[in-house]
Amino acid sequence: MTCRVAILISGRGSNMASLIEATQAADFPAEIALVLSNRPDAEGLERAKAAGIATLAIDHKAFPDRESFDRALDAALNEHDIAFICLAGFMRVLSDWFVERWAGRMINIHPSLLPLYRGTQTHRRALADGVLVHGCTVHFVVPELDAGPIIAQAVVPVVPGDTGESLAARVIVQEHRLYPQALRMICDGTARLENGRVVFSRGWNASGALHSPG
Ligand SMILES: Nc1nc2c(c(=O)[nH]1)N[C@@H](CN(C=O)c1ccc(C(=O)N[C@@H](CCC(=O)O)C(=O)O)cc1)CN2
Ligand SMILES: NCC(=O)N[C@@H]1O[C@H](COP(=O)([O-])[O-])[C@@H](O)[C@H]1O
Repeated sequence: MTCRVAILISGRGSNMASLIEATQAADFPAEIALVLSNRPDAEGLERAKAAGIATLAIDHKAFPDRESFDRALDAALNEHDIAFICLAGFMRVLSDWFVERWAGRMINIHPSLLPLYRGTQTHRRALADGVLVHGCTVHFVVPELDAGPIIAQAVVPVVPGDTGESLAARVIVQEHRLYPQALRMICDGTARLENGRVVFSRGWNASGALHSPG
């Protein structure tokens, strides 16, 4: 059964593009049915239109508060019969009401090795701390920001002379590989949420490492 997915963006949309490309594969257990942005000028909307995907912009600035924006978001997702949400550079903190409504059916990619560097400016903060490895994480979304159960992670080295830009460029390559892998594992049941933790079947995890459970 193919899962109807919406991708929520706020800007460039390169992770959105990697998800759209991956779901073109005949055996991919999900289809991208909608790309939705809280910013009408988001570059990613044009990329989605060019890929033949339905798009929608709902400007958060047009709403008096966070929850009324989230209710409009929810209504639009239901109108498009969406079953699953991928946040991809979606820069709005979602209300508890919305997150609980989509619990276990909404994931996000974050540019750090969570739980390190929750929030924003992750690459600059990692460099400031002098860490030698960094990376990205795909996780289920819970009300507490960037605190949801982890589905997949990818690691990159921090090399001498790295800037926020050079580190971001190294991490985004891994994001584009990891997010489609994580979505496939959730939609084909290889990875599932159980009692607030992600459990894997068939002994694999999305970081490509074979781990022998137990
Ligand atoms: N309830 C949750 N909402 C969201 C989560 C989450 O885990 N729980 N993940 C984020 C994504 N994200 C980090 O990955 C993130 C997005 C936005 C912000 C933020 O501070 N946003 C500001 C506005 C910034 C702007 O509009 O440019 C805000 O919403 O006031 C931090 C982290 C998605 N939502
Ligand atoms: N806090 C969320 C966050 O920082 N997400 C990050 O925003 C970028 C969006 O790029 P994209 O629009 O090209 O996919 C990505 O690096 C993603 O990890």
